[in-house]
Amino acid sequence: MGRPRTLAEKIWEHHVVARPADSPAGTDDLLYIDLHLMHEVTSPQAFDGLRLTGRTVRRPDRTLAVEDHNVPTDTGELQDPVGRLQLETLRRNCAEHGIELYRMGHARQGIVHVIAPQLGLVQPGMTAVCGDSHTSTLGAFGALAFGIGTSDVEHVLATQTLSLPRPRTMAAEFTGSLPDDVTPKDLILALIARIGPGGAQGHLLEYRGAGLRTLSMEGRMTMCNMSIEAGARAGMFAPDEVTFAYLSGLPHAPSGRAWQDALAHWRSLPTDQGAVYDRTVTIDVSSLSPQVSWGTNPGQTVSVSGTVPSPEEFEDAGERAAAARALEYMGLTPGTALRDVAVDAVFVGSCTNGRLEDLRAAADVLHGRRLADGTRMLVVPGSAEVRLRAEEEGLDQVFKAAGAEWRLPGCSMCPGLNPDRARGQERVATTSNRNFEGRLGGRSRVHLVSPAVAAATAVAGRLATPKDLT
Ligand SMILES: CC(C)[C@H](C(=O)O)[C@@H](O)C(=O)O
Ligand code: SF4
Repeated sequence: MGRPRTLAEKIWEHHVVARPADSPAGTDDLLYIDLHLMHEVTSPQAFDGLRLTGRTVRRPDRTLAVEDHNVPTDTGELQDPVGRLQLETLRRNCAEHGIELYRMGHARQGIVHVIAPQLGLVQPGMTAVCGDSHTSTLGAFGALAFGIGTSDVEHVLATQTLSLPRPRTMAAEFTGSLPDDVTPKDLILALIARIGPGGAQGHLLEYRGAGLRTLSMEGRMTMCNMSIEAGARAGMFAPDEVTFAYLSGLPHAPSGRAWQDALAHWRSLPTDQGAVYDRTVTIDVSSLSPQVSWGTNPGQTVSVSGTVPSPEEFEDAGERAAAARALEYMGLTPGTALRDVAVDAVFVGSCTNGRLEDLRAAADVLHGRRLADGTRMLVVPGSAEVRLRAEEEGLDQVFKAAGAEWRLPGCSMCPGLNPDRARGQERVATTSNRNFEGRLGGRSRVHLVSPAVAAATAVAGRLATPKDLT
């Protein structure tokens, strides 16, 4: 028996191809990458780089591309010439290099971080990368998954490896028992509110503890998704029976004898007893309640039942200044009850909360109710498969009956890169993950919430939890 190791350390060490003696800080390892995912926004220059140096794609069979950020979610044509060019370029590059591409309209199309898990492509113990920061979502499977820049995309395309500094590890230990109205989105928002948007900087963050025992794979993905919003390099959950049950029978999951072999390996991955993390933060979930961001970073978050804070409440001068600026941008006054804040638009979707479980949570609240007058709502499934399953369950009917728009899969009203944008200074309650100035276009004001809070807010016309609805 060697020294006790964390989940992250085990995966890392399994993938070291070389320890280059000449790395800048002497701390880089060359890692083998099991899975490389791509989308239209961050791949064009990487292919250009390959072309310039006369190289080809090393493992097209371990590479998969999908159209997600720029796609229109209504049946209209994409008018934006930059967005269109990126899609056309991805199509050309994939055809040239023999890479599978799921185009809009394909049964497997959807947001990259939503489709990869559904296909069983991401498995415990793997390394997975994509030129997209929310690749951290895939850590829910006990994989080491992170976003990379465009030059790294080129490196992975050419070599199927990546040179990375050995990271530090961090544990977020959730204790206590989860109140029934607290969702995974509330958990991750509460964690970021506690440690700050840079609180896990440079670390591989493992979510653990009895407080997370009831989480499904979808819930774990929601939490891992926002690891990057806490500054972490990646987020992860140890694989367990919930993981194995989810993977079993998926198109790319192993089967037969290979499944048994895989299980034996996967069961060896969880962090050993006595393993030491570089940092640990503990959070008691028993006292948590539904959360909402009031500012322009995800750490500026409070309980929906709370009030807008005053900058004076922050000890740190930097945080004080950031709060003052955020309040001005958000058009909020300290002391206002969040429940009194009226919203113009609601978005349910994105790689944070665009999975079936999220749509069910929103539909549960909307069932038999109508949107408040003057509030618009977009419900956008994270993938074509989610859309199909939601329709089989009749969720689309619930959304439409309530007055919401039911759309085609894509990133939609999350990045401001397609026609689904906020209008002017619209105040939007969204289930996505980023709330910085202008994220949804214009001077829109964004409040990050769970699907249940988003739906309740659409009905109330102001920030609300399902329990606030009569
Ligand atoms: C376009 C892409 C590079 C970006 C990311 O990396 O996260 C996007 O997905 C986002 O959420 O802002
Ligand atoms: S849904 Fe939003 S956060 Fe997720 S990949 Fe698309 S743009 Fe990025």
